[in-house]
Amino acid sequence: MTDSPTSLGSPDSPTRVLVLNSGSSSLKYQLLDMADASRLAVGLVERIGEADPRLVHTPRSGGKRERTGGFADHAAALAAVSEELAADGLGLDSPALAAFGHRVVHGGSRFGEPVVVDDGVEAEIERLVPLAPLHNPANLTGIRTARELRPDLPQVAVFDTAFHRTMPEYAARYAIDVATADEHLIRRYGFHGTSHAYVSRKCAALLGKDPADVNVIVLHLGNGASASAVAGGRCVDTSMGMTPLEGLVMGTRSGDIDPAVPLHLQRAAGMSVDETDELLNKRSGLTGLCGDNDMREILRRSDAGDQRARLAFDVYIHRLKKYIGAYAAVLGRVDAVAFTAGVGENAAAVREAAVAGLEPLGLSVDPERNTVRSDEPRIISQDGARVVVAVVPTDEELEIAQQTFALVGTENVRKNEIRTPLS
Ligand SMILES: Nc1ncnc2c1ncn2[C@@H]1O[C@H](COP(=O)(O)OP(=O)(O)O)[C@@H](O)[C@H]1O
Ligand SMILES: CC(=O)OP(=O)(O)O
Ligand SMILES: [Mg+2]
Repeated sequence: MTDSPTSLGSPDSPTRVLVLNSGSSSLKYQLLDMADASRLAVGLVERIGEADPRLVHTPRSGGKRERTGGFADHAAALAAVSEELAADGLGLDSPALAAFGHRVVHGGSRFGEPVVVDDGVEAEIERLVPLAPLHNPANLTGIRTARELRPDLPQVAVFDTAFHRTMPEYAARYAIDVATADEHLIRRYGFHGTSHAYVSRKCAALLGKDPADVNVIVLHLGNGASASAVAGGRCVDTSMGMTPLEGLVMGTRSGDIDPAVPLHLQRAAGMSVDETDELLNKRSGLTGLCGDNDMREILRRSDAGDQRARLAFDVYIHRLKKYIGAYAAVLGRVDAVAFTAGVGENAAAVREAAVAGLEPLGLSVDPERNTVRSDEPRIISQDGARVVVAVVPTDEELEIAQQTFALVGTENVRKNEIRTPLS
């Protein structure tokens, strides 16, 4: 995947892609023109189906608009998005629209590349719902709603799991009975793959090198968080597993714990399966440790001497360090460590603490460079450092749009060469 579309078709062929990232109660969207990879509009509908839903829409021309109420479900939310786009002259009925690109969190073992959704693909995404109960149902709703809205257009699914399919078997396997694992699809799939792919490639560019020649540790630290070890452009290990619960400490998710903990809670504390699930996904991580999931708030409280917030920060950093060390061992040679997503891009204190004491591994940050604020990829280690430490802003929507457009590029559609592995 390159950063510019490979085929633009003729000047009047459709070049726009609407990217939908549907969460359980939210819908993030971006309309991009792939002729020059520019963003025509971005927006977010949040608290869908709840008491006080809200849509925030920002067209390229500026002038943020807000709407509240009336979004009972994702279909209603997408209808409102369609109205907002139409008000900017960017309606979904436009012939300039080439495709929808959907973020789909779980693609299981089957999808190593983006695919055009047909009934078979839809059924497979549905089959994987038990492995991503918070994400796949919302992704499916987005796909179905968009299919109804524009049945003539290709709906492309871009999977979070796809980039991680190159993990060697010994990194993807859990050490449990093989027959049981295989029967129940239990293995490590990994998530945030579009971000890890985009950031590792951008990081290589920042170093002035070909991705094939670079070993990078990518730290995607958002509300959900994951680390990956990328060797020569291919993922060789990642911290999330069968579900997005494994690995780093997250906003509300525990990350790694002794697998006996949920068993103990069910046996000794009488918690149900659903209660345990809710504890580990929603009442754990930073929220579980100190009551806040927002790193800004944790840093503020911690600076003010709040011991619970300080402990939450320390647990978060300790886990992060362990993964940096583990992936240095997995990769052997590390050329760069790249911080990305909300926390990774904005929290200098997290970056500083995460590499503190790792000088023997060749890692350190320059205090001044680390505190520079910018939207551009940037190096924050000193010149000549053995390992480059960088901040590389992620752009999952752009990556999804590029993969979507590369797949349905007008010429491909015309020649009917769209890849659908199930058909
Ligand atoms: N200036 C900042 N300092 C520290 N953390 C920040 C800052 N800005 C955003 N964040 C963190 O980024 C998180 C959201 O990251 P993001 O990548 O947008 O997550 P997601 O896509 O999972 O919702 C917030 O929870 C917040 O803690
Ligand atoms: C897979 C995952 O954890 O996604 P998010 O960070 O968007 O919740
Ligand atoms: Mg995110």
